[in-house]
Amino acid sequence: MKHATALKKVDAVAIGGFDGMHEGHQHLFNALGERGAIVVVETGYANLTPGREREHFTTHPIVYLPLDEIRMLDDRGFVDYLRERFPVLSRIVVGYDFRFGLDRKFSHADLSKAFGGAVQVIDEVTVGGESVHSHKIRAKLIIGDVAGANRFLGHNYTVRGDVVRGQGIGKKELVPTVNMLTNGFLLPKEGVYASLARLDGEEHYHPAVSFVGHRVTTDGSFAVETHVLDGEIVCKERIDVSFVQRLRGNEKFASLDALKEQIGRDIAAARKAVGRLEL
Ligand SMILES: Cc1cc2nc3c(=O)[nH]c(=O)nc-3n(C[C@H](O)[C@H](O)[C@H](O)COP(=O)(O)O)c2cc1C
Ligand SMILES: Nc1ncnc2c1ncn2[C@@H]1O[C@H](COP(=O)(O)OP(=O)(O)OP(=O)(O)O)[C@@H](O)[C@H]1O
Repeated sequence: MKHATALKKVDAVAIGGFDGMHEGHQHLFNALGERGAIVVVETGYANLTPGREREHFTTHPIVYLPLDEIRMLDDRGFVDYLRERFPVLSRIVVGYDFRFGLDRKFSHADLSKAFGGAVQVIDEVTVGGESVHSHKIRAKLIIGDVAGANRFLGHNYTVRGDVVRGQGIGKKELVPTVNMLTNGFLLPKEGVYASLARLDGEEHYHPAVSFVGHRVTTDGSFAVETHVLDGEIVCKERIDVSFVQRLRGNEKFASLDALKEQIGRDIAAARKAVGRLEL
């Protein structure tokens, strides 16, 4: 949120790290109301929705507070800090396990006492009987379980980045791919995924297949590459890739021909998985 004047009208805030903007987080946002804002405590560790990426998953304004500014505050100090920034604040929304202050000493009960106004505590949100949390989503991505991560997120896990040049082999000998740099995002485990790709800020997503990993068959370097399934495309600057389903692991092939045959099978599998999906 850019304008101090807009902050003056905020009457409710949801507070947390909010990396991922997952199903649990969305329950907090749903309780905010029209003049509600999201307060992100920035630890510097967010890698599901790093920095302003969170803004893609809410219509509420977001205010970022560096952890260092608030980590030493006690319950009263924290409430004063909030009141200073949000002069008409009447409601604070937090989750069942919210903690704050040095060594995470204070709970929502302490916040409630110190604030005096309404502190709305959202019950634990679960998916398939499991509590939803950012660290669990990271754990799923690390083992390649993008479908599980997506169920917790409530949306497809999406990384965004700048287009970079590849080796130039793909177009000539395999299939054309868009290579990208994914600064700040956690990448799912090395392998091949059915995906959806948005090119240069287009409105719609294309069905696609993406490779994440070291190109052990060619130059060994690390790459995130996407082949779009629905015909020839142009993508010059930016690409958004949403991971939908893991197809297989990274493999070393004896020849480019063998890799090309496998890529043909990957394309068929991806077509089945995302041929008719929307983000
Ligand atoms: C669907 C797909 C699957 C791929 N699978 C592998 C793989 O299993 N092992 C590997 O070394 N490279 C794999 N690659 C990466 C290719 O090696 C890469 O596209 C090739 O080196 C060309 O790179 P370039 O686009 O930089 O020219 C895959 C690429 C695609 C599009
Ligand atoms: N599953 C959930 N159900 C209800 N509230 C939740 C849930 N997950 C997080 N929250 C609440 O959302 C806010 C942001 O929490 P936080 O950023 O710590 O999310 P998290 O997913 O628990 O992250 P981490 O896994 O890193 O602990 C907090 O107020 C927290 O209590």
